[in-house]
This record gives sequence, C-alpha cells and structure tokens, in this order.
Amino acid sequence: MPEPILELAGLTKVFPGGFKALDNVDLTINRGEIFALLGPNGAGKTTLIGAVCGLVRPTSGTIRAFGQDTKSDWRQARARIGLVPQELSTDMFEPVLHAVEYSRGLFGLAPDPARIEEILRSLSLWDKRNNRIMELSGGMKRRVLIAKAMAHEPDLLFLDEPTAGVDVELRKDMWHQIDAMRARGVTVILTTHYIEEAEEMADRVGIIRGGKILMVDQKDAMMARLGRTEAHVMLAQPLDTLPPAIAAFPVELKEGGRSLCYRGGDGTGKGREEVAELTKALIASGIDYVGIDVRESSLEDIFVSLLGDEEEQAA
Ligand SMILES: Nc1ncnc2c1ncn2[C@@H]1O[C@H](COP(=O)(O)OP(=O)(O)OP(=O)(O)O)[C@@H](O)[C@H]1O
Repeated sequence: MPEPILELAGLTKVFPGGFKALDNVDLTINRGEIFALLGPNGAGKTTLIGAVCGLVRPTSGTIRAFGQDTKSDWRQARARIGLVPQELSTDMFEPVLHAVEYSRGLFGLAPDPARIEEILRSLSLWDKRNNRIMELSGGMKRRVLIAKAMAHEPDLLFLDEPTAGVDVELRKDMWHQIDAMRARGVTVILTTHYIEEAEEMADRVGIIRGGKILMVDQKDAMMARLGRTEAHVMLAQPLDTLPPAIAAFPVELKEGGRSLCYRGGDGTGKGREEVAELTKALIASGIDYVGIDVRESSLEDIFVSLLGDEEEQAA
C-alpha cells in the first residue's frame, strides 16, 4: 500500500506582480519512490520545490509532509527534507568538509564524522575535503551540493535539475547516487528537462507546464499508454498508391512514394508484431523493399507530443 510522504492540494503561487507560477497543483508522492517532475523552462518546477522547502510562500493550497500540515509544524518537516538546489549560493570560501558538516548540524543532528566520510567518499570528494569550494570544478561543486543534502539524512530529497550542464560521466555518477539513496529508503523528487533522465531513473513521472500538472503516471504505464512504434520501410520502387492489403495498416507513403511510414502499436511492443505482419503483406503484394528502420517512441516523443497538443489547445 503506497504511503503518502508529500501531499499537495490546490497549491497555487501568484508572485507579486500577478504571475501565476503554480496553478492549483494536486500531487501526492509516496514513500520510497523516485518521482520526476518534467517540464520546460519556467514551468514552475523550482517554485514547487521552493514552496515545499519553505522558500516560497504559497498563495493558497496546502502542503502536507510526512502526514503533517507544514503550516503548523514547518521546522519538523523541513528537517527531514533535503534540497539540492540548481546553484551553489553560499559557502564558496568554506572547505568542503566543513560545509558538509555544517549542513548536518543545521537541522540539529549530532556530528557523525564516519557518516560524513562515507558520503564524501561515495561522491569522490574525500580527497578534496580540505579544499575551499571555490577551488573545485563545476561538477565537483554539484557533488558538494548533494553531499550537503545527504549530510542531514533526509527522508525526502529534492534534486532541482541535478545534472544540468554536467558531463555524461558525472550524470551517470549522479544517477548512481540517486539509486543508492533509493536503496536507503529515501524518497527522491527530481526536476529535469532531460527526458532521458526521467526515463532512466523515475518510477513515476509528472508533467508540468505553465504551473499546471498535465499528467502524472507510472513511467511504464505512460509509455505503454502513449507510446508508439514507428517504422520506415524503404521501397525498392516508388509507389503512387497502396494496394488495399497494405492500406489496411496504419501507413502512409512518404518521400514521393519511395518510403512507407508506419505509426501504430501502443508502446508495449505490439507495434513490432504489426510491422512484421506488414512486411509479410508487402511481400505477398509483390512490393519489394530495401530496408526497414523500426523504433519505439521514447518518453521524449510523448513529452513533445503532449506539449504540442497543449499548445494547439491553447491556440
Ligand atoms: N520571484 C519571482 N517573481 C516573479 N516571477 C517569478 C519569480 N520566481 C519565478 N517566477 C516565474 O515563475 C515561473 C516559474 O519559474 P520556475 O523557476 O518555477 O520554473 P522552472 O520550471 O523551475 O524553470 P527552469 O526549468 O527554467 O528552472 C517563471 O515564469 C518565472 O519567471
């Protein structure tokens, strides 16, 4: 039975000046899951995190964390929440070790040098522990942000764009770290506009745009429901029209009749079987082909088509 760890109801933020960055957001996050909040620039992701972490005051709506309304007992909830912000704002002159120890103390936990060492080693920061943060590379600075958030052993961890602008190796490393946190029972909410990241990491995905949650679902269910198979068949001879046996498939001629494009299935692999049927039907109809390119749609395709649909509706 899923146990809600964070419950947002009707969460709305209107900034002074009238801009509505969050518009009636309802969202429940369950213990132990990795939830990816996916959305384009300015969608409201950082504002949502800020509201939960007490950095942004909601205009209306409620936030319950660990079963408690955060309005009544904010400090207690906040002590159990870790935040890895997009940017390092303070501590530049601090040595790494000190900054991380300080983060632990900030929320009232007793010092634990062994735990801090474990965290720093797991992030390959141990050798840099006595360096001032300003002396580190951009990627290392990001690791320090994660170390700081992990130092107070949060039950719920927000990662705001954890891998924006980092190299592929560090990105993989971070994914590893997130996995390790999940294994430790930490609930992780990450914001990203890298779809690949959501696809790789998340159990559930929420799509946010213009301050509104457009869709929330298990990643696999979202892929199955909205996914498609796409196949391009390069024909040996261009065709003007399709015989009925071929036109019965969800296909259309492209490139002046030189290729046949199939779009079908449902993201469960069913489309591939239909493509196999299509190739048999082509042979039976005496239509020769020289190549086939089949691909399953990714979360990215789904994301782009969802946002596209929204734009059409808004127009
Ligand atoms: N303090 C503020 N005053 C006015 N508007 C703000 C303020 N902070 C954010 N906004 C606006 O609210 C919207 C949502 O911003 P937010 O930072 O939450 O987006 P985001 O989804 O995190 O985007 P990104 O992917 O670019 O980080 C933006 O249009 C932003 O300009």
